[in-house]
Amino acid sequence: MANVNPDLRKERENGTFSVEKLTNLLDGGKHVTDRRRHVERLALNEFSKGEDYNFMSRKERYISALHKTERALRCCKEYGLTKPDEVYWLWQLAFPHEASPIQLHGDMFLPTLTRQGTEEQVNKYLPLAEKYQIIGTYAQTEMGHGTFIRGLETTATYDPQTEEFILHSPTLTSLKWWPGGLGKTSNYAIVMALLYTNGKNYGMHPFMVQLRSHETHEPLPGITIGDIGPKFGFDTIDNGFVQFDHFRIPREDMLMKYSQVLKDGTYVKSTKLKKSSYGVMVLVRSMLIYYLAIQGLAPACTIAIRYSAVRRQSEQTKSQLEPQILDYQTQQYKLFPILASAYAVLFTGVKMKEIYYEVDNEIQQGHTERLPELHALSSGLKALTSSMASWCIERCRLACGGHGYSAASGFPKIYVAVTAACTYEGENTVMLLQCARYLIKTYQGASNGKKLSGSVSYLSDKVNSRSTITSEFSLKSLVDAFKHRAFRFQACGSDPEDSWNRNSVVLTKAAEAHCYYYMVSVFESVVEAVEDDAVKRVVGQLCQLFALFAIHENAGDFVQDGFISNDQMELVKWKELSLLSDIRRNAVLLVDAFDFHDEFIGSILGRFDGNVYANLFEWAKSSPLNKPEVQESYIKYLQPLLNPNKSKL
Ligand SMILES: CCCCCCCCCC/C=C\C/C=C/C(=O)SCCNC(=O)CCNC(=O)[C@H](O)C(C)(C)COP(=O)(O)OP(=O)(O)OC[C@H]1O[C@@H](n2cnc3c(N)ncnc32)[C@H](O)[C@@H]1OP(=O)(O)O
Ligand SMILES: Cc1cc2nc3c(=O)[nH]c(=O)nc-3n(C[C@H](O)[C@H](O)[C@H](O)COP(=O)(O)OP(=O)(O)OC[C@H]3O[C@@H](n4cnc5c(N)ncnc54)[C@H](O)[C@@H]3O)c2cc1C
Repeated sequence: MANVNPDLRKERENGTFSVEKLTNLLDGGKHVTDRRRHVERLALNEFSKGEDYNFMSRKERYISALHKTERALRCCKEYGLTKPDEVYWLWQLAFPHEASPIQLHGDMFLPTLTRQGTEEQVNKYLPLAEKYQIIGTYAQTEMGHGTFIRGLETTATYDPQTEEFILHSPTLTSLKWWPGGLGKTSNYAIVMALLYTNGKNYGMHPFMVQLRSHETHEPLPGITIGDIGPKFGFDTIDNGFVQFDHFRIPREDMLMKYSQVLKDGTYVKSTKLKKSSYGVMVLVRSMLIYYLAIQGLAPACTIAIRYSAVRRQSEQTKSQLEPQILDYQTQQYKLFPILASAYAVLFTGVKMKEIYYEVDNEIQQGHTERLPELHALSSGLKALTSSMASWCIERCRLACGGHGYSAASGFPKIYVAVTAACTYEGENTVMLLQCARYLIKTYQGASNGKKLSGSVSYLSDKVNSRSTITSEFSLKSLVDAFKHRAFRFQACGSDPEDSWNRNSVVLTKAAEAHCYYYMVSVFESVVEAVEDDAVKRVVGQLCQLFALFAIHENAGDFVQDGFISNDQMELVKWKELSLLSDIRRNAVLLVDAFDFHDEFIGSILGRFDGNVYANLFEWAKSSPLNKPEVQESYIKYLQPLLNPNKSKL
């Protein structure tokens, strides 16, 4: 590539492995890389030019996103992109670190319809939804309740006289609040409401509800609807509110795959599937982990590491060139564990998607045995990885000094989009407690001799009482360390005598320990399967660093029961720091392997060519505040101060 910053060029000439081979590994094979690049070329043709998001108002961002939505849908149709991955590849270049106003239509509305609707209901609504004559959202959260689903207040009361459900918002706190696309975009929603029939409350059930006229898009009578206003981020999505005033829908519009209300109002539960109406949340949590890597951790460390290779600052040796800040050990300690985390979360996300589809297929066949474990694992990993991603993006920003604080860095947009995942789809603390609840039950089962499988099989294993960590730092010995910690937490966190709340801080730690063990195990198995020696070595170093950084940061957990001795902990710290200099040589190549387009990263600091300063200056000059040279506000507000005599003339 012409005119690449010389420092970056040198980094790329000095690596020890094939970037292309690692990209293929991250994609899941060369054929996937080739296909992805093909789709991305199509997307760049359509979306690479456009107004700078940073210089738009919120309303402009929403309108621009609607326009891009229409173009993206047209592109997918024109190019015959139907596979979820292909649609995603185009979508992420159309909406770099943004979301389309119709994001919930595909992410939650359609999956809920197809998984909770009867065949008739799917046949009626799916064709319309696939043609976008229906654009739907998923309306569960209310102003007064998001976490505690059983505390939601919206009611759906069956009227056998008219064979209708009456949807009603009985209180101010019962207004549906937050659903994405609800404010101005969606004309339908799947509404989660308390089902009342024959005077009895049967709890939360899903209802297909038309919100707006097909002809005019006006809200239907009995519906008050709108946008909830500016947020921390997600400017392009009109998260909205809706208030129902005795709004009637036909009986046939309760999604009745798992439970039915007959014409006479009789309630029928036709499934042993526990929490069947909670299913779509497991889907999104399971899918989210991969996206946190690809949309958050990986772009953030790409920006910070490329910038750290071109940024020269301060003086290490008299009369020498200012060093690349990537040569400071402190900068490496900030960034390389994050690089390792990006790989760890990506590999875990790929694994989580595989498990989800396996279990989902089993459930479709009526086998629900693995659902509790899937719910627990997806809840715990969603919490751990979204918290990790949030923390890491902020640390990457801080590592880039003043320019890291500029919108030109790309960090603000990435951060506000990713950090929302700590809250949506289940607030993280609550998700960790859900995971812990399952771990306690399975640990108690294991203590009574039950043989466990899957991600909790270790709870019925015998664990080493002393670490086998040596100066070799084998991946197996590191996995064993996390297995021991997780086991110990389950054992001590499960005292049935203690009250849940008094134990809940420890329980969240137990859930995190379980998820960390799972992530290190997945990382190790990926490394073991790598065939190319050079790639295996460098990815193995990242796995070691991911594990050692976590051991060092949580040293107390590992030395408290003597599992890791003080001498071994000294070895851990030594190896962690020596890995930093081992990884230094390949750092830029390891982020190049993510194969991001500059248009996706959206960062002047993280450009592939490393030409930061010239592009930063051009970007700043393009800011609307710089036109005209003297703003009208000068005359009104500054001149009276600066030139009081002149302003009186
Ligand atoms: C598809 C592509 C995705 C791409 C993703 C990228 C981008 C995404 C962009 C989207 C942006 C925003 C969308 C956001 C949407 C939302 O936020 S939707 C609303 C989400 N809300 C929640 O998650 C609420 C969290 N709260 C809960 O889930 C429940 O209240 C909670 C589980 C905490 C408790 O429920 P209760 O009914 O009170 O349960 P309880 O009585 O305590 O019993 C627990 C019992 O039930 C089992 N359980 C709980 N949940 C589930 C589940 N989902 N599936 C299966 N089983 C579940 C649990 O294991 C317990 O079982 P036990 O045997 O009794 O122990
Ligand atoms: C960007 C964004 C998009 C969203 N999109 C949608 C959507 O499309 N559809 C939808 O239905 N919802 C959506 N939501 C809402 C989201 O699902 C809820 O905000 C989320 O479930 C958290 O619930 P809450 O807001 O009631 O928080 P709360 O539960 O009130 O959390 C507040 C605090 O209370 C603590 N807490 C609550 N319960 C417990 C407990 N049992 N034990 C310990 N601590 C507890 C939490 O840990 C947290 O610290 C969205 C939210 C955001 C931010």
